[in-house]
Amino acid sequence: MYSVKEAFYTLQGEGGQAGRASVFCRFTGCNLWSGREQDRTNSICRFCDTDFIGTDGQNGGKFRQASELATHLEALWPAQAAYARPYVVFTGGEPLLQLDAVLINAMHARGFEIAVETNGTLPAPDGIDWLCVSPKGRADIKQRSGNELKLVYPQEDAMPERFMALEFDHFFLQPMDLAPRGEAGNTTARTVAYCMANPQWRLSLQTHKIAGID
Ligand SMILES: C[S@@+](CC[C@H](N)C(=O)[O-])C[C@H]1O[C@@H](n2cnc3c(N)ncnc32)[C@H](O)[C@@H]1O
Ligand SMILES: Nc1nc2[nH]cc(C(=O)O)c2c(=O)[nH]1
Ligand code: SF4
Ligand SMILES: [Mg+2]
Repeated sequence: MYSVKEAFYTLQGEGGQAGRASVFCRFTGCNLWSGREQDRTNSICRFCDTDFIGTDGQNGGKFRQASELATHLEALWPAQAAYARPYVVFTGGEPLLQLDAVLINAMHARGFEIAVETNGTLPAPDGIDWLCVSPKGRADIKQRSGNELKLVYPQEDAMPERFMALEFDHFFLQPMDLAPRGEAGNTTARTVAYCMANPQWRLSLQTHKIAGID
C-alpha cells in the first residue's frame, strides 16, 4: 500500500534539474517531523515548507499496487510530449519510507526517468536515475552518495563543512525559506555570500516559488 498526499505536473524548481517538466509524487509522512505545527519546534527537521499529512491533496490517495500508482502518475504526463523523456520526482514527506523496487520498475517500464528528493536518513533502493539528498539538522546520513547534495542553509546543526567529503556530483546550498515558521530574515544573502566564499557550493533557488507555479 502506498499513501500519496498529492501528485501533479509542474517544473522541477530546485537543484541541478531545475526547469525540467516533471510529474511530482508527494508521499504521505516523514520520519523527521510529524507534520503537525505543535510538534515543529521539538522535531529534528523544523523548517519544512510542506504539508504531507493525509491523502487529501490533488490526485492524492491510497494505492494497493505499484502498477496502480504508476498508471495514475503516467496519466499526469502530457500526451503530446513526444520529444522529452518522461520524468517523475518522488518526494514527500520522506519518499524512502515507501518507494520500493516494484514501483521503480513499474515507472521504468512506463518509460520514466526517476528522481528522488530525500533527507538521507534511509538508504536509497537501486535504480534511481537522479538522487538528491538534503541533510537535516543532527540526523545521521545513511545515504552518503548520489547525484546532488542540496543543503538548506543555514542550519545550526548541519553546516556545509560537514558534507564536503560525501560522494556527490553536485553540491548545492538552498536558502532556507523562513515563511513556514512565520519568520523573516535574509537567508538568500547569507547563502550567496557562502557560495562566493566557498566556490565548491552552488546556489539553488526555489524557482517554483519565484515563478508562482506551486
Ligand atoms: C519537503 S522536502 C521532501 C523530501 C525529503 N523529506 C527531504 O527533506 O529532502 C523537499 C525539499 O524541500 C526542501 N525544503 C523543505 N523546507 C524548506 C524550506 N523551508 N526552505 C528551503 N528548502 C526547503 C528540503 O530540504 C528538500 O530538499
Ligand atoms: N516545483 C517544485 N519543485 C520542487 N522540487 C522539490 C520539491 C519538493 O517539495 O520536494 C518541489 C516542489 O514542491 N515543487
Ligand atoms: S525531512 Fe523533508 S519532508 Fe520531512 S520535515 Fe524535513 S523537509 Fe519536510
Ligand atoms: Mg516543495
